[in-house]
Amino acid sequence: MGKRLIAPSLLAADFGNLQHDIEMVNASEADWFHLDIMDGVFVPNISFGMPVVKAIAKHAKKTLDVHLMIVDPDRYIKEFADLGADVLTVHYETCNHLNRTIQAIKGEGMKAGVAITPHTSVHLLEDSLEDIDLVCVMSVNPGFGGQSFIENTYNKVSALKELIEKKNTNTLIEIDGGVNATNAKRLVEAGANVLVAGSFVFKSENPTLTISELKKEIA
Ligand SMILES: O=C(CO)[C@@H](O)[C@H](O)COP(=O)(O)O
Repeated sequence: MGKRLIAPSLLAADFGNLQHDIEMVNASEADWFHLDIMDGVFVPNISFGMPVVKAIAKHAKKTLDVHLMIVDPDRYIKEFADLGADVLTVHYETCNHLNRTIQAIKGEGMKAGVAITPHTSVHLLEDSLEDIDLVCVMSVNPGFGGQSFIENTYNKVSALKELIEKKNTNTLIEIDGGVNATNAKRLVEAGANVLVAGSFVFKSENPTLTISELKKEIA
């Protein structure tokens, strides 16, 4: 069995009381922090930028998994490394020269992630898989938290898992969007390693308990 991790997405946290939510994740069974950077161009929403990432990094005691939903991400690779990102994920759809971008991320000492939107085929990543540390399979159209999980994601995860096995790489599969206790188990059974959960965690009555429940589902 491969790694099975939970990464709460701070997009759904209380930004008026962010430190409280960061401390909650620190003390919980969660494995990573997931940070969504949206530019209002690649996706129809703007989330938060460098000053907020810096503030989060100051308090977060777990892996910082930064997901760039921005055009021309190469411009900011060094800046995110300096801010403390451990995993930096760019979108396949925003990179003219994906291999160069992956090398630049690794050159800054981070793990390189590549995200694909629901429409993008996992097979488009086949020739770069050995260089990719993590593939983020978006299970909603990127831009907003709280959307419904797209069922075709299970097929994409199985197909990606097959490719990873064929290529014999250590690439992790991350699922992002609409993750909850109903789909978590089936996702890891299909081959997912990292489950990002925003609304399901932060909008619940007891986020710490919800994280524990998700961990149990994927154990
Ligand atoms: O990147 C995104 C949305 O574009 C996600 O990371 C969301 O933050 C996940 O939120 P939920 O769907 O779990 O509410």
